[in-house]
Amino acid sequence: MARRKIVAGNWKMNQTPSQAVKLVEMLKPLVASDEVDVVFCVPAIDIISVVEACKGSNIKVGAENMYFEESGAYTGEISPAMLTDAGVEYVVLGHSERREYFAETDLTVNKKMHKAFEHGITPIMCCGETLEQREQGVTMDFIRQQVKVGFLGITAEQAQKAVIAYEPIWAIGTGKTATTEQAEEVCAGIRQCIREMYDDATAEAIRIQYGGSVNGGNAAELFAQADIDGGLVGGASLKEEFGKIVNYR
Ligand SMILES: O=C[C@H](O)COP(=O)(O)O
Repeated sequence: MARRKIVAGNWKMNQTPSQAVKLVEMLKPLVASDEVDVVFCVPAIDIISVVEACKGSNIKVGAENMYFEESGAYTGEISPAMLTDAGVEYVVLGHSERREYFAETDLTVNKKMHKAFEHGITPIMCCGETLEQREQGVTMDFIRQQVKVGFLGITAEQAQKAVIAYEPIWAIGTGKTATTEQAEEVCAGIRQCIREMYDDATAEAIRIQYGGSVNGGNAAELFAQADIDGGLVGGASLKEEFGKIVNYR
């Protein structure tokens, strides 16, 4: 069975709640699609107003992070139950910016993966190498490690519902997209890693996105690759261009 494409916008730390509603209203008609799953991953403070603004549309709402405890004395954190109660269906986990600036590790990402599944939230687990790692030729070793630890203890049934986003760090926000061949090579390698960890059915079901300077001009070629099931889009998800990316065909 062909995998359904999934295109997610990661707004990062952009858009106040009132700006967020205006952006949703602008994008709503442009991202309408029967063929592609569309997700807006938005800052926590925007979630409630974005869920409301997306009602009646094809857009699903995601968070950009969450904590792995149920509740308690964790000042500043957001729990999985808070997200589901607010209408969130997806969560970005282990984005390289969270790993770099907020000390996320493969192990914390793994704990969050478990919590997401417990609460019925679909994780979009990010992985990707630095430029230095690419130049040293250790890209695939590094990413296999991120995937292996991220999915520790996750069942095949859960893994089949997960999304992995391959984002080479050197391509994020730089305008420097990985070539189609580079992106497909790593996404195929991730699928092979999942095949070795689980089985063929899981490898065929899991969706793998590419992220890193995806735009209206390169989306069609990237998403046409056998192992690229859509994109995780930063900068271009805040513009009209996102409609072109969703409707890339
Ligand atoms: O999560 C999205 C990525 O970090 C890509 O960001 P970008 O599209 O601005 O390069």
